[in-house]
Amino acid sequence: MLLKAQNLQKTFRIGFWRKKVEAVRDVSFEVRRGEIFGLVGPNGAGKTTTMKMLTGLIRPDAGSMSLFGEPVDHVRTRAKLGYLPENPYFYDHLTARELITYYGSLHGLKRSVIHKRADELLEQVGLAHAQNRPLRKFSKGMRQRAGLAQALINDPELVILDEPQSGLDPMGRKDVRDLIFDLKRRGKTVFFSSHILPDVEAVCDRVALMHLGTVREVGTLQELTGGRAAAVEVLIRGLDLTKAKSLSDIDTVDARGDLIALELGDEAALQATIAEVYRLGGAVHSVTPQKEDLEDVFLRDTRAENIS
Ligand SMILES: Nc1ncnc2c1ncn2[C@@H]1O[C@H](COP(=O)(O)OP(=O)(O)OP(=O)(O)O)[C@@H](O)[C@H]1O
Repeated sequence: MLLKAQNLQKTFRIGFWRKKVEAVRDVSFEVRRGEIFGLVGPNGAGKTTTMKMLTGLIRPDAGSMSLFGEPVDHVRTRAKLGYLPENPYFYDHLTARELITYYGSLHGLKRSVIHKRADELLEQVGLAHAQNRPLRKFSKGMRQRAGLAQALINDPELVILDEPQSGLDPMGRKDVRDLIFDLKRRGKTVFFSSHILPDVEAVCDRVALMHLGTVREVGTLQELTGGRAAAVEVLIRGLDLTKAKSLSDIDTVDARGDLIALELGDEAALQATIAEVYRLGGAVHSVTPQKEDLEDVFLRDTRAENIS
């Protein structure tokens, strides 16, 4: 296992009264070599705190963790790790190229290697044209790209990216997606966080859903979204709304232009409903299974707390 987190806990104390904030209450998951793993949850779920512990920036109050089978603060693990913090702070007067070069030298890379990697990375993140501009003149999206290049300068085996798509427009988000896929193709392991569920669905092999400092579920998208009775949408024509509402086993009925949309809780009653539609003089236009997505899983998992 490339990365392992077991029962991590972290509490902060804030303000004059030292009020307790339980940022991470009990977090366990593992990231396997070569996969794209997403840590998903709303703002404040504890994602950044978890990543900071895993990169050795802060210490957990309890729990254990390892990278490459070694303690996270081991110098050997650092060399194989690339990290993009959530709000990277860079010296504003440096240019993008100087920033990347600086991080390359921190890793002890040779000048010629840094030079070659900087060329490749600036091209890859779409900053080649702006490489000699100071970072203070960069937009949020450009800074994020510079941060990505910085995280990759040592050609790391494991890349930890905290909200890599934040601040990017749809095109920028797609670029980051492509970059993550490219890293995987080159045998790298990518562990990233996001609160944008579709971005995660688009790239992850496995995800951990996080809420209020705990991991609720871990698995492949198929494992998290499949295996449950899926709803079915049936579009019909030739019946009026009153007749459609009289059909048995229907959850909801809506007019949809010339058609009427029926939602069935699962497939069990589908045959009977279709037969009933025809018996009443209507016809079926289409039948579409409603696949559960990550958002549905997340809302289902957290609904109880959101209401209370
Ligand atoms: N250094 C700190 N001191 C005090 N409280 C903190 C600190 N860091 C995080 N917290 C609190 O811990 C909780 C979890 O924060 P964290 O940043 O880990 O969440 P997140 O899931 O990354 O969300 P976001 O995307 O908004 O950063 C929040 O309530 C946050 O206010």
